[in-house]
Amino acid sequence: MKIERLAIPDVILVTPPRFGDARGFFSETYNGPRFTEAGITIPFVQDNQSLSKQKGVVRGLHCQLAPHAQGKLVRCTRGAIFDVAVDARVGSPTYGKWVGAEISEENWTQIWVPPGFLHGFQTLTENAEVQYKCTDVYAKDCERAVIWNDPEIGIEWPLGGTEAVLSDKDQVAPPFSAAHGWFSL
Ligand SMILES: Cc1cn([C@H]2C[C@H](O)[C@@H](COP(=O)(O)OP(=O)(O)O[C@H]3O[C@@H](C)C(=O)[C@@H](O)[C@H]3O)O2)c(=O)[nH]c1=O
Repeated sequence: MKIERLAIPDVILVTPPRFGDARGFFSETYNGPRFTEAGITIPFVQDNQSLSKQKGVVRGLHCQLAPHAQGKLVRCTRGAIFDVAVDARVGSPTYGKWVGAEISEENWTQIWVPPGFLHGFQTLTENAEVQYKCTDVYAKDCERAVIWNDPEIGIEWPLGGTEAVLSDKDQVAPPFSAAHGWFSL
């Protein structure tokens, strides 16, 4: 299993092997002890799946506050996405910084987004299917969003930072300045 830490080292890329044969492939997409060894130690309690039909859909930037803060282990099982984590932990040396990675059906990479980070992604293909494990359950009252293209964060979205297919909620999300104090280290 390949493990890489990104420029914000709490954000981890994990690529489990795929064993191919004439039938197709087999892959352990999650293995508790192995992922714990890789640094992903919080137990998961919810699995999610989304389908974005169009290329250029952006979902995010999202998080949940305590007592339902979520870490997310994200993978793309159809198509490709550019996945992003933004450090929102006041007191962190990388507060307000972002990291991103392309994850796809093809590269089979998963990204670990710890609690205290905003999470979002841009679809790079049509029919992008994303599956992710969460360390806490959905709690509507704890949900928060930040606008995807806030220049203060400056995410370099591969398809550009001006146009995106967004949910109504994400279109009116506040700037990153609203997130000050949501999390601390
Ligand atoms: C996130 C979530 C949504 N829902 C419902 C609420 C709503 O009716 C519908 C669609 O929700 P949303 O528009 O928030 O879905 P979406 O924009 O895909 O939200 C997701 O975005 C990515 C980037 C994340 O990181 C996730 O944690 C989550 O916030 O699904 C649940 O029932 N459970 C959940 O865990």
